[in-house]
Amino acid sequence: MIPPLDPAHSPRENLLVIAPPGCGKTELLARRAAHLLPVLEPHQRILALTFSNRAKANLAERLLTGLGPQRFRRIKVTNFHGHAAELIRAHGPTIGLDPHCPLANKSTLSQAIEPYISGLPFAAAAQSKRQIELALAAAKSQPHDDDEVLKVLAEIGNQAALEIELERRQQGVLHYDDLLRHAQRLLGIKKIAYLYQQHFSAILVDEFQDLSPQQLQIALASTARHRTFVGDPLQGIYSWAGARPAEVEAHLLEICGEPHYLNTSYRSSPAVLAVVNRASSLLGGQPLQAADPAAWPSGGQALYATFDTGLQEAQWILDEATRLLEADPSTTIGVIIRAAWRRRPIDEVFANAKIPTQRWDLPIEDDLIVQHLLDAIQRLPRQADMATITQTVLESIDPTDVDTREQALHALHEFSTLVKHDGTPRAAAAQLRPPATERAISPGVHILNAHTGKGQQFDWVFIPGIEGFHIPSGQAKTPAERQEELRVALVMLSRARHGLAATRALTLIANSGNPYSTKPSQWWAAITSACHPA
Ligand SMILES: Nc1ncnc2c1ncn2[C@@H]1O[C@H](COP(=O)(O)OP(=O)(O)OP(=O)(O)O)[C@@H](O)[C@H]1O
Repeated sequence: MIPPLDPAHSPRENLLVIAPPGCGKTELLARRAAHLLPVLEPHQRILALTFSNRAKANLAERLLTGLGPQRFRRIKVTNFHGHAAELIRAHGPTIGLDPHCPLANKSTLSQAIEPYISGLPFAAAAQSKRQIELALAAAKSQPHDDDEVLKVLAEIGNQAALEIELERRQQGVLHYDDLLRHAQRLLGIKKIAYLYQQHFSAILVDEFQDLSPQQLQIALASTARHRTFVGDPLQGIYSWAGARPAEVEAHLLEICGEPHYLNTSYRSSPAVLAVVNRASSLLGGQPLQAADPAAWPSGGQALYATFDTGLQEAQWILDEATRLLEADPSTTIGVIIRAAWRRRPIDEVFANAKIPTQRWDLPIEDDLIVQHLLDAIQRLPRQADMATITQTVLESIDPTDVDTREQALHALHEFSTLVKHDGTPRAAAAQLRPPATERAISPGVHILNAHTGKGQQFDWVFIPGIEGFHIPSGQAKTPAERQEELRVALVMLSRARHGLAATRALTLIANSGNPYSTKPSQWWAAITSACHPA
């Protein structure tokens, strides 16, 4: 029998691959790169674009493993905002931008909005913030210059957004959304686009379903040939951030023609896939088969459990994680929680855990950032103060890598608190969890949310809080928003390799300190119907 052609070796110049979770999309990008490199001129490189730093690290690790260090050097792995920032640094003056103007990070806009919402009740503040963000995002989602942005904002009629934009201009800084807008403007200039297209003669884009039309335009303009897009519309969870999966897919179909579909999971055990298939069937997805079902001891595990309180649920997760790590210290365990407010019992119980635990929301626990920090402390004299350490850390980070710089600033802030407590930077540094050097996911427990878990995988996944108001989020009001919440649940469930545990608590503690009863998630029955009781 002739084996089916690996889409990575497809002779097509533009390739679209659609596949459910764990079917090897990211892995395919590494094989595609290996296939394309010999076709390119020796001076040409491949641009690999992702969304977040985590996704960037994940893809870079796969590419490095698949290609080896020498070939990997010919791939530029970056995220959209990093790519945009680099364009501005290199070509900003062409459109009147100071290439050295301060580049914003995600929180710059939040800080600018703060005075407009402070003092408002929580719900009104959240709504008002969202409206300001939406107005600015709408005005900046096109390659408008600054005057055109103001015109659009005036039409939208959000006074706060207008004032924030005027203030931004006066300060001469760029907000996060400005990076993409200006990158799009710069790539609209034929000479600049040509330079990029000569340098990057192939592009790899992971998770195309999360692209905004603007990001798609940036990707397309950066490379004229050999474009590979992989993704899964059932895992689209960024429409709140501007992703337009249907529009982007339609455009990609025009460029790439008929997509390749993958449908065998290389990630998950049959037991995990049974749960993933239940969730995906609610979204109209096709069932997945495990590539090698016999390779999983007992076929994997899928468990569910209900607890009286959130603390009991968290304690059970800690006990199970401890047991798993005692049995095999190389086990990776993800505890994935949909919303930050629901994480409280987990944080409380894991604060004193004796097993390796990493919280993904804390930059001070991020391996890359900790490495920058430790390197700086190592290099500097013992008596170096925080200002010098901060400067050294920031100097060690690519100035266009806005996401890493933002994380570093947060981490340095946390680190300065540790220094106050421990006396000296060296004493504080000794308290930090040593960074893992080789694997993007180190053994032990990782506490994260659904969106940061995108594209990642763990031997075991625990999903606490499968309750109404949490999964789906209480903020999801429209049918489309609730549908996106189901896709979020699918992403969470499908991070598991061998085992999955779905849990809920019957009571939780409100901010006031009083207990209240919860209801099961509307998807609890479907999820647990494919699980065994723990
Ligand atoms: N052809 C293959 N043979 C063996 N293992 C594979 C193959 N393709 C992928 N894998 C492995 O399967 C796992 C899942 O692959 P990958 O992360 O690429 O899937 P994905 O489609 O990107 O998943 P998701 O959409 O959930 O992020 C990884 O451990 C990867 O190494």
